[in-house]
Amino acid sequence: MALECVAVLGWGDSGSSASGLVFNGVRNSNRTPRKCVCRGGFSGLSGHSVIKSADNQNTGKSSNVNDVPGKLCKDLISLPKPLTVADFTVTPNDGTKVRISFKGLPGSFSEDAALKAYPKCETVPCDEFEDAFKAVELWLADKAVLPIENSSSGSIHRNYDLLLRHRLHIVGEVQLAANFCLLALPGIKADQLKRVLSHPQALASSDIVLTQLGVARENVDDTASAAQYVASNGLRDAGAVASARAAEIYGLNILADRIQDEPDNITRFLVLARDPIIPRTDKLFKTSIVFTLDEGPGVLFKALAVFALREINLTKIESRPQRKRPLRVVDDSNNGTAKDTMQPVHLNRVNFSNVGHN
Ligand SMILES: O=C(O)C(=O)C[C@]1(C(=O)O)C=C[C@@H](O)C=C1
Repeated sequence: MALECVAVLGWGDSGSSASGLVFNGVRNSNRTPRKCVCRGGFSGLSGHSVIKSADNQNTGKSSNVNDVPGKLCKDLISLPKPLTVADFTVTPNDGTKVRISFKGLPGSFSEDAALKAYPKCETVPCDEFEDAFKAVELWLADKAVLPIENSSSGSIHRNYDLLLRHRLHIVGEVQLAANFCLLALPGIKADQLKRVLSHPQALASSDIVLTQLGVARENVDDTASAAQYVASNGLRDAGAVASARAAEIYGLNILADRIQDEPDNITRFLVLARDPIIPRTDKLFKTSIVFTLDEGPGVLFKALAVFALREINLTKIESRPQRKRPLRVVDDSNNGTAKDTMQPVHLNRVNFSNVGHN
């Protein structure tokens, strides 16, 4: 049986920190995001005293919900706050819903991806990617849904590295076509905007429209944080690039829809769980492998030959640096040969994690 594969490779020493991953591919033709209602919130944590306020952590700027008109202010306060590492001492709730951790605020595309994978889930907003991993490891969430690759900006390396450091298994993936909208406070027109806030990927993908508007761009942690920041600060000169759902949640108007340069701006998200799934034999499965290689000519070629000789299609190769190893030093003769300052390294670990697909 042919398998699609994604390979993520790295080299390094033996020990617990593997330096690379190999993923086999899963095909998912359904690229249209479901229209979802925000179900954000993790009841076991709401109101917990150590939860960081969503108002100022994602932008690094202070914000004041008191600046916002009554109803909106009340709505913002009632929204679930993202998890921080400090929250992980809280007992998880015992609800029957699947709890899915994601990075960002309610209304982010990551939450859309979680709801696309599990339409009835309870989403668990987290401050950082690592918090989303920890939420699953500490049983505060059942699964995490995290972006790994975008069709225009490429790999999300932070999550590759976190996959290597954490013990979660890849149990699925979801592909989401993000529809970027330009949002602003009600009554504000596009030509009044002087700056636009969003996740860097969303800003880069909306380059044509933002250039036409001649606005300054400001990076924030996720698209929903941008919408929340504009709304909670009552900013009349600032817009946000975010989803239509974020507009609804934070009380903003949609000035322009589908402002992405490429009509198909696809982000691939991984679904991570504490336990692996048992691959079925009647369907194609995507498999991810992590391994390191010995130093030497052709080692990568030989490793990849293992797949080629079995007609296994690699869909992605990713190489990550080995933090504990210095870079190889080119010798003084400057003839392009490398002085190997490292001890030979040995194949460290080969991981197969099977990814089911729908
Ligand atoms: O900012 C968000 O809404 C996210 O979910 C994050 C993210 C990303 O990490 O790339 C996900 C998909 C969108 O294309 C843009 C941003």
